[in-house]
Amino acid sequence: WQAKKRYNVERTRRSCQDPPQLSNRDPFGLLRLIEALKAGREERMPQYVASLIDQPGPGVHTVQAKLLSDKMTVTRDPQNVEAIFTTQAQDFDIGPARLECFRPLLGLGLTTVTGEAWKHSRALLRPQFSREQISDLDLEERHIQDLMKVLDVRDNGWTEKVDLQPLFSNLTHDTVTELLYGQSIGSQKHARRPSAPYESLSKQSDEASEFGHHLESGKSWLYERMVLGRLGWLFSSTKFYNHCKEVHKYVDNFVYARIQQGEADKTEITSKGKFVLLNELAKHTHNSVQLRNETLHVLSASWDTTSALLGWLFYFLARNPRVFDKLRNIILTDFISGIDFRQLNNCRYLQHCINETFRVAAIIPVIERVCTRDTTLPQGGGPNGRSSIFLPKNSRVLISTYGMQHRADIWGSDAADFRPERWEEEKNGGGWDFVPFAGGPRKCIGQQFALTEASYTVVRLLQRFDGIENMEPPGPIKFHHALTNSSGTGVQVRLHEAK
Ligand code: HEM
Repeated sequence: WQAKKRYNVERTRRSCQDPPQLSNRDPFGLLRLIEALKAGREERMPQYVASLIDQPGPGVHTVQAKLLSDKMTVTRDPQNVEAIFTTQAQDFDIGPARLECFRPLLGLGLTTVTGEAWKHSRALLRPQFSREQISDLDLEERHIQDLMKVLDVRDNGWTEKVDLQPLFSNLTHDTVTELLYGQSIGSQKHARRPSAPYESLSKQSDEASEFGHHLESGKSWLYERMVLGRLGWLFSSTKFYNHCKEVHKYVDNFVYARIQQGEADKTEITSKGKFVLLNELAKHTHNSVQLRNETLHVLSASWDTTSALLGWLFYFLARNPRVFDKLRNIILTDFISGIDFRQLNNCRYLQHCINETFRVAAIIPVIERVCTRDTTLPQGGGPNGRSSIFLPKNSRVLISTYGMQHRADIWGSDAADFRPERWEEEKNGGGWDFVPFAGGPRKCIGQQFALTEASYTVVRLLQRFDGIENMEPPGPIKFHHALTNSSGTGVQVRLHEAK
């Protein structure tokens, strides 16, 4: 009662009004929680979150719902997003629940800590992602070669039906482990060829792919724990702890080997000229748990994001032959004399295709923040949604990036369609309606690495193949969500090699 009274007083003092409140069928919002978990398992989680905002009716872009002991604000309003990431960034952070939910797998590190500990982690890692470090196209090319070998072509010029999603996962796992530990896990070379999505990691037998399986399964647990918020740490099992143990064991091999090399051969390691994140971090600390955690946080953040982007891009290209042909023609002209970092960034149509993939598929479909103190959001309150909203300390806010990127009033009546040309046109949003890498202090540090890897892969594949055919039977789009969003039906295509 005291809390309610204080809430009302503060709301009035700050001239705020409440946004539409979603009614619950039970007092604790338990059924809504079950609904949310079910939507995730049925591979329609991004649409489910957006549909919550649709419930009160047209023109509403922010709502509140009760979820267990928390009141959750869900928004797809760019003005609120701007406030969260920039103008009021000090009022919003990841909140303590994330650490408790992620701790068994990831421990303390960049993506789980806040305050001074986060600043320290970020200062340690951020410089390692400078342009020079991440524009190593030789690294990309080595692993693209492994991908190319897998894509055998028959006499008629076509590959067999192939699911590109696990192949892209292998590609990105191999590059990022080499970047982090100086040694690739070689999943592309060792993978058995699956035809169904998600088989590759779970069916491979060697140690490296076992590691992939444990990390992937561990991350799925993290997602479901996060849905439960503050109570997420209760959602556990020996299976989950076993995944965590196996992941740590694998990463520790690299870490202990590096520590044993010690100071003595530091010069030798750095003079090889190859950038390895673990070596760079080992210059600052020899604490094995810190080295494990910091590298594991980067590994976890990059594990399935770039591969999901690549998967979705080819998913859409296979369904849009016009875009495929146009993109290929541009690539053949722009990259006639080689590929460099600057050219990749400057190829506008390629970047538009990537942006459109981010927009339609929303690789990270929701971003959660928690209020670090009593604060407000500029929009969504009152009958016309124009008043500011009061949010007490510890309130949870969910940005529905998927919902925002599908708003017809911002993106046009064809917002659901994949049409890269829209990026050449004027639109309404004003910048904060499109945040694939988040924004503000906790913005993704791997953005440039991800975009370079994705762009390079698209260029190399379209140089080799001049045709793509969708091999998936018609059906609804499915979002396989484990913090990151990839196609739930894989990317089942066949490719035609250019003569
Ligand atoms: C398409 C690819 C990617 C997308 C869409 C993406 C998106 C994001 C988003 C939305 C966040 C903010 C999450 C939050 O605060 O809740 C984030 C954070 C982060 N990303 Fe990425 N990411 C991608 C690739 C990568 C790669 C390749 C790396 C590393 C090699 C990476 C490393 C990180 C790290 C370490 C953070 C945490 C930053 C912090 O908390 O200060 N990401 N990413």
